[in-house]
Amino acid sequence: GPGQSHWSYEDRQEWASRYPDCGGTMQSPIGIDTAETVFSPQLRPIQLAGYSLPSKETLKLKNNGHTVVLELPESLAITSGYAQQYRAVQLHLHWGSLAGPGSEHTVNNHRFPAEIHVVHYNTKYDNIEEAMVHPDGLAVLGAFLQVGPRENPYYRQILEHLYKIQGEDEEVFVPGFNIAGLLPANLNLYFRYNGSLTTPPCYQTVKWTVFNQTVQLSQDQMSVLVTTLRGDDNSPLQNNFRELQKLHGRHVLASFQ
Ligand SMILES: NS(=O)(=O)c1c(F)c(F)c(SCCc2ccc(C(=O)O)cc2)c(F)c1NC1CCCCCCC1
Ligand SMILES: [Zn+2]
Repeated sequence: GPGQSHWSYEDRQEWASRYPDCGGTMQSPIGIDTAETVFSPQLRPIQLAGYSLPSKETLKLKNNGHTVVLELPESLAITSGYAQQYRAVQLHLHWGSLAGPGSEHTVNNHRFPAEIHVVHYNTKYDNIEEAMVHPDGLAVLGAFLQVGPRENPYYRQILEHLYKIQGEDEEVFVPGFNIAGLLPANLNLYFRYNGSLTTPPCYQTVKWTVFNQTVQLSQDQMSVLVTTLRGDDNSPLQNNFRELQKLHGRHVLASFQ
């Protein structure tokens, strides 16, 4: 990853002093107020290609002390919904604890239990390190996780390995599966806005897609997500979400009315 990150969610008020972009005017996450979103018919349905990976392919699943990251092959691509083509780099999650929710974005002041981010880079750049310093460099697909009546077989492919990587910097290889199963079935309904990475260096180079439809996990699965991992000095890795950032005049677009 991009060098060691000697920051934590506890010292987030200090981020801007060491990473100037963290104090910028196009920061993420934001609170989405559906009364203020602008319907934009030119926002086409998101289409994904190559997201269904054979089980013989193995993917690295890592506890990096801030979240759990599943590294993704560049063969996964967003083929519609953005002006340019973007290819996958990694996906990771943000969550709360047994005491409360931990999504990064909110909708009408509602915070969801958790949120998935699938990070992609613009293929006009050679790699993510180059892409992430350009305004059109990154596309992150975000979706909210909620508790429902049934176990989610796609999240099971990640959650069943978490006990093996409880400690910071521990990693394990997991078999490929259909990564699209981690996202909502309906990829037509989404919010779009220009924002940033929600972690230092907070580069303001992310074209965010936040899906309107949520993904459902069982209560047991959500409990595994919020209780298994450990971060710095073995403390529970929980509430790994950044506080809401001001819009500074930005408009949130919606692909639906
Ligand atoms: N919501 S987000 O997309 O901004 C985001 C977070 F909020 C994140 F919290 C994270 S994890 C923190 C950054 C980090 C730390 C260590 C390592 C490592 O040891 O490999 C890697 C990364 C995290 F990895 C990401 N996404 C990364 C941002 C880091 C720089 C670009 C790499 C892919 C996207
Ligand atoms: Zn994230």
